[in-house]
Amino acid sequence: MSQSSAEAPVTTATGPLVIKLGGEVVGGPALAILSSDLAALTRAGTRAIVVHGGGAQATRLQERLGIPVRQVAGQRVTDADTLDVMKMVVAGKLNVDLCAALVAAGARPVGLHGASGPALSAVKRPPQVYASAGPEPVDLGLVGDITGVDRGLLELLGSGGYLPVLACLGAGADGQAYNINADTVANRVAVELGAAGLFLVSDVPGVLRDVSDPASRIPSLTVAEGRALIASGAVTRGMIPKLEESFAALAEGVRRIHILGRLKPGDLAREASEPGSIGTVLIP
Ligand SMILES: Nc1ncnc2c1ncn2[C@@H]1O[C@H](COP(=O)(O)OP(=O)(O)O)[C@@H](O)[C@H]1O
Ligand SMILES: CC(=O)N[C@@H](CCC(=O)OP(=O)(O)O)C(=O)O
Repeated sequence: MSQSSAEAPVTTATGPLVIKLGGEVVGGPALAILSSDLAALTRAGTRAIVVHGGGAQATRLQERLGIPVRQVAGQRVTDADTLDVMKMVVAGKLNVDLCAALVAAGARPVGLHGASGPALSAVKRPPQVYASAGPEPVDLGLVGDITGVDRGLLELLGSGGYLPVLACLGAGADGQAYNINADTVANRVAVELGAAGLFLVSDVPGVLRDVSDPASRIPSLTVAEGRALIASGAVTRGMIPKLEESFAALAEGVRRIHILGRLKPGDLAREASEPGSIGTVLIP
């Protein structure tokens, strides 16, 4: 039987693909499409690891429960009640919904959070100064910094034909769980596993010259060009930390990073084989 292009392996001897799905993607209409694409990639022998967030859904549940939402430099200030929301929404509902969609598409997902293994070891982030939040150090509460990734666990699952699906919570040696930005998790996992590629799937088609115009996607972006877009104000909000963390991961050896979204069937494989054809590929 011949293989369609969506079924051709896109990695060989190198590390896996790391695919990060934002919360709006996991909870949105494109989930079935993405799940089919991911299942096709893994069936064809491409090793992959899925990392996901759920920020938008967590914010909505906090609002319903009357828990104040506060963000500093794109990071959620996380008290004990907020952390419970993250556990319920990200490691709970969204991880299960994502794994179920992947099962329906024919993949073999294994849902994980940072305390599985532990896949993601973390420590509490100490108070620090954030440029956008004044001169005083800010304590983000139960937000973690990653101190380790259980590469062996992720590779073991991959070698058995399973698809690890990792929710963005970390585990402290003291038994405390921590909230970690999902882009940070995906970049760290990509660095630690020597990923062949990192795909950050969001609710925009890529990095846009004009955020109000989806047709203004930039197919390829150097680090210098990205920094200029941030400085000019063309790139704002969540795209700033996404780019900055990705530039750091490129410097640490991740071979290719793609920012993409609003995907149609086959787009993931197309972007993997023709970088910049669907999203924005970042160039060191
Ligand atoms: N120039 C830009 N191009 C694309 N997106 C941008 C740009 N500037 C700001 N953004 C914003 O960045 C958002 C994506 O970042 P984020 O919300 O953190 O995504 P995710 O939750 O998927 O990680 C977009 O929804 C968009 O509003
Ligand atoms: C510390 C911190 O801010 N963590 C993020 C984790 C979720 C996330 O990153 O979700 P998306 O990928 O959908 O944005 C948050 O609480 O929103």
